[in-house]
Amino acid sequence: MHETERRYARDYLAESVRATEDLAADTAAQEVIFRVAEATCRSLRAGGKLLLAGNGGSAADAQHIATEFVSRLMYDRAPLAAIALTTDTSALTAIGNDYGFDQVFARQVRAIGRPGDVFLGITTSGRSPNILLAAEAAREMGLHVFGFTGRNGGALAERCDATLLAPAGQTAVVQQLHITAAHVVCALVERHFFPPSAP
Ligand SMILES: O=C(CO)[C@@H](O)[C@H](O)[C@H](O)[C@H](O)COP(=O)(O)O
Ligand SMILES: [Zn+2]
Repeated sequence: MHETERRYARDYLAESVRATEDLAADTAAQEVIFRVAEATCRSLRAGGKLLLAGNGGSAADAQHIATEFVSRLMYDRAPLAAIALTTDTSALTAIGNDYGFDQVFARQVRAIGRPGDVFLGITTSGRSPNILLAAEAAREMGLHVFGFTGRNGGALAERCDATLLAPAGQTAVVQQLHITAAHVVCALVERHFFPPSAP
């Protein structure tokens, strides 16, 4: 590997560490993590669920997190209700084809969202139209609406009850902070319902 590439890799890793440290020191971001976790706990206790959506890498994050609720994160326990709106290719292609790509998440929210559920939209730019419309649909339907975005929140922030503004510039690093924050949310909910036994 050439020295320029080695330097790129070192700089990228250093930037990732800096961004994660900034998140760890960001009390506003942590408040959003707590609010998402508390809203999700309330919703699950009442028989509701967590809905997640995102595009590209954030679609993968939505699926990753939904799976950890349904399967497990830190330890064995009963399943928790969460669903990523990014996984049903028939729904995505039919809605995209018949109503437009902007509607792919909003229509699913309208179909399966119920008042008291939680919607988490993940968009690094805060501007993806399909996430903005899904947040609007979720709000209209009485869901709790949260966003994970980059530094400035984009247009999503004004559509959400609270928005985590990841303290990073590059899209890829923003995504790394989102998955870190989402792991914390999932761990808090898991610990709430299934407190780890004392040693
Ligand atoms: O994973 C990456 C970049 O790291 C890409 O796939 C990225 O997610 C896509 O370009 C998305 O379409 C970006 O959308 P958004 O985060 O601005 O809503
Ligand atoms: Zn990526």
